Order: sequence, then structure tokens, then C-alpha cells
Amino acid sequence: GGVTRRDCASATGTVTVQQPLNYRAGARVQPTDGGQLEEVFEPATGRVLCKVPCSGEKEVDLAVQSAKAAFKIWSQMSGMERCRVMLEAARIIREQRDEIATMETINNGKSIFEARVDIDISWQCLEYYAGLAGSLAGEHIQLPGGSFGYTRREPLGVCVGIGAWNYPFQIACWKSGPALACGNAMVFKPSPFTPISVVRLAEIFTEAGVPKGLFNVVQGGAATGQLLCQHPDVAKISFTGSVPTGMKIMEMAAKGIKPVTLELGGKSPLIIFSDADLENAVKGALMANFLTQGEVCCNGTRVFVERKILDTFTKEVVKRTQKIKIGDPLLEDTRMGALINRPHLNRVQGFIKQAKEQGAEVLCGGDLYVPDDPKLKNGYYMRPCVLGNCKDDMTCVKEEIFGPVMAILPFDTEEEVLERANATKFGLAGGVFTRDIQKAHRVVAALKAGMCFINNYNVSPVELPFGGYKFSGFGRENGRAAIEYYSQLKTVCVEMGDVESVF
Ligand SMILES: NC(=O)C1=CN([C@@H]2O[C@H](COP(=O)(O)OP(=O)(O)OC[C@H]3O[C@@H](n4cnc5c(N)ncnc54)[C@H](O)[C@@H]3O)[C@@H](O)[C@H]2O)C=CC1
Ligand SMILES: C[N+](C)(C)CCCC(=O)O
Repeated sequence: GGVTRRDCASATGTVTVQQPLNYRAGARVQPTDGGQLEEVFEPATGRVLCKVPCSGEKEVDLAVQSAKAAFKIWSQMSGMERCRVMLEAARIIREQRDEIATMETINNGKSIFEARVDIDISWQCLEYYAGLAGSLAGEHIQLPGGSFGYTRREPLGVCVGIGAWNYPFQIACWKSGPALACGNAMVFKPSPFTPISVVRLAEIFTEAGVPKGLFNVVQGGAATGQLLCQHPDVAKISFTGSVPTGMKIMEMAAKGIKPVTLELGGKSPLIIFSDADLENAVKGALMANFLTQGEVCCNGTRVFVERKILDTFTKEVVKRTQKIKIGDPLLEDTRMGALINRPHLNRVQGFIKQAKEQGAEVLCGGDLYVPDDPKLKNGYYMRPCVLGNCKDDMTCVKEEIFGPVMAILPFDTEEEVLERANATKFGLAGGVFTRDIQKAHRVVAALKAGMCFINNYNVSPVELPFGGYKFSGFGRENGRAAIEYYSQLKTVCVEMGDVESVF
């Protein structure tokens, strides 16, 4: 036991990042035309970890060309051959799990406990798509007179992945897993707030044996993202982020007739009926709201509670929320770390202030949290917040806050709660807690959301497709469904007789 040297080197407040964070043709590189420097923070301490140059047009083009060259090799390999390489990548991630999780925690601020789960989901995703790579197949269709047709599932080419900052490594795996399995190459741009861990993924792919250039990383913000989306040699864009950016991405994709996957924001409902197992429902509500400091797109932030159990449920939720251990995210017993950055923390605080002005009652938390440890004084911490006395038309109930803020809303009937649950422009997720199985299935069938949970929330088995309805986007990640979004179907019609010409 005891503290190893590596543990010392990666303690909160001690890390700086020196290596270049672009990755091209199988190696870390400085961008050829790196412009503006973006400061990258350690949310737990407010320290600057590094400054990253944003890639310009030349670097973006070099990354795309490098992906194009690798695509030629990778797309010609059999599914089984690709499977073997991807399994090796999954194995390396599993082996380096703690180290990658530590890196994620340092850059994102989430607890190490959660970061490890994220990394597990990440290697499971690659393992799952490795399995599918080996079994991708088309159809054979018989036609009159012995003629026939067949279909081939072909890759698209160079795919672009653009990620958000809440699950940096996992998002990159959710995109590269199905993309690579189908035979595509990828250029990935992480959020400028979390540029670090995805470069490790690039190194792991190379170590596992992908052709050099198959998975590249370019760093930068909106301008770099635009260059990627507008590049004529890019075949597809998969985006995770906010609704306004999603709209811009779709517009750019439209100009190039490029298919897009959009994983956007949400304001999902979680419906607790009075016949639910209370203990599980309370745990579910916490899972639905407080993972990654509440910075989760599919969070069930509108918690509808049947009036009969409103008081008991609320009391229990508040009690548990107050017990969540906030602090140094690298400590084993911490369950909530720091929010991503100061402006975001201020934004979340603004939502709480506005909620109070509009008549909501803060039942617990919502205030800034200042840890005792002096090195954490400038970190971006707040206490998780439960809001009572909420009304459907309050801003805190309508808008995505992307922070640890749960709104509790009483309801009386199933019909009423469904109407209210669906009265939102978003449609990413939804959940229901009840012991009545017919009611459970009836309710999820009526929810206008892509990802529904019965008697749990925010678990993410990679076998299940994930994605939104309405403003939350379209296309799916995870599951077999994602294959559809990273491949195209070629039909081959074969004549076995003579040509019967019209002319
Ligand atoms: N549905 C899902 O799976 C998820 C959705 N989100 C959503 O993402 C949001 C938070 O993430 P943010 O990073 O703040 O979102 P964002 O939309 O500001 O940025 C997302 C990514 O897009 C890039 N980008 C920004 N403008 C661009 C442009 N004009 N062209 C190309 N790329 C551009 C950013 O650099 C970043 O990499 C929340 O609204 C949340 O709901 C976050 C995680 C998962
Ligand atoms: C892993 N999970 C389900 C908690 C969140 C995944 C979606 C996201 O990237 O926000």
C-alpha cells in the first residue's frame, strides 16, 4: 500500500502539462499554424495546467489529409482485423484506467470515483464495437431469373468528432468506437476546456496498431471547429454540445450535404409515483442530478413527485444531498468535485438567484463551497442544490442549468404529469419510478424522449442506443444503432441473364 511516486506526481495542485496536445499521423505535434492560446484550468484549484494553441486552417487540413491516408489502409482491412486492433486499444485503456481517470479528474474537476466509471464505460464501448466490427455484413437478395442483389455496409471516410467538456475521454470513445469499427478515420476536436485526455486515447490507438493518422486530434474552439465542419474532405460530423452550436454545425453540414449526429442538451423529466420504492427513487433522483457536478446532458432535472409522497420524498432527498461529500476530486471519498470553470459556476449561481426571485425555495445548498484545504481555495465548488416550490414556467424549470440543481415539482395524476413532462423543447431523456409495471411502460411510451429509464437513472450500458428527440438532437451513439450513422449502404444489382433493352 502507501502512496506511489505516480500518485504523488498527480496530486491535486501539482500537475502541469508540457507535451503538445495536437496529434497527427501517429504522433503528438505542435500545430503548424497554432494561433490564439487557450488557458486550460484545473477546476479543483483554479490553476492553469497549460496553454493550448488553437489550430488554424493549415493544421486542420494536415489532420484531415493524414486521416485520409490512414482511411485507405484501415477501410481495406476486414472487420475481424479491425476488431483485433480495437480490442487491444480497449485492453490498454483498461490497463491505464487509473492514470487516465486521474488525468480526467485533474482537467474536468469530477471525482476520481466517477472518472474511473467513465473510463470503464469508455473501454467497454471500444470492446463492444470491436465485436460488432467482426460481424458487419450486408444482405443478399434474390431476384427473378437467378439474378440477385447484395448490399455492402461501407464506411463514410474521414469523420469529424467534436466534443463537450463534461465527459472528454468517454465522448471521444463513443464517437471513435463506432466510427473506427465501420472502417472510418477520425479527426477529433475536444472542448478547449478539456484538451488533455483525448490525446492519450490517440496514443493508445497508435500503440494498439491502427494505421498512423487514423485518429487525429486538433485543439481549438469554435473557429477550429468550423474549419473542420467546412472541410470538403470531411464526410460526416458527430457533435456533442449545446443546442445553439448544434444548429450552426447542422447549417455547415447542410452546405456540404454531410450527415450529422447531434447530441445536444436536455431538461429531462423524472417522474416519481407514490407506489415507488422510496429508497430507490431517492437514490435515482440523486443519480439523475448530481453526477459530474450536475454537468450531464441527460440529467433528470425536473423531478415530478406525486403529491402524496412529496414531503417524505423531499425530506429524504434533501437529507442525502446534504451528505454528499464535496472537495478535492482526487480523494477517494469525495463524491462531488469542482465545476468546469469560473464563468460556468457564476452562470449556475445566476440560475439559483433567479429561481429565488421567481419564488422557488432553496431547500438545501446552492451556495459556494470553500474547502478547508488552502490549495483548493480558488477551485470552482458549490453545494448541490434542491429547489422546492417550483412552477413549470420558472426559468430554473425550463432552461438547462448544467449544474447541481434539482427542481422538485408536485403532481396529482398520470395524465397531468405526462403533459407537463413533455412540455419542453428538449427530448433527451426521461425516467419513471413505480412498482406498477403497466404504468411504467405506459409512461415511458408516452414520454417524448430518446433515452428512458424505468426504476433507475443515468446508467449507461454501451449496448443501448443513446440520443435525443426534438431539440436534443438526432442520430444515436452506442448500441448497434450507431453503426447506421457511421456507414453507408451500397446496393449491387447483379444480372444473370441477358439485358432486355427497351430500345
Ligand atoms: N447530448 C449529449 O450527449 C451531451 C450534450 N451536452 C451539451 O453540451 C453543452 C455544454 O457543452 P459546451 O462545451 O459548453 O457546448 P458548446 O456547444 O459550447 O461546445 C461544444 C463543442 O463545440 C465546439 N464549438 C463551439 N462552437 C462551434 C462552432 N461554431 N463550430 C464548430 N464547433 C464549435 C466547442 O469548441 C466544443 O468542442 C450543454 O448544453 C449540454 O447539454 C453535453 C454533453 C453531452
Ligand atoms: C454517462 N452518463 C450517462 C452519465 C452521461 C452521458 C451523456 C453525457 O455525455 O452527458
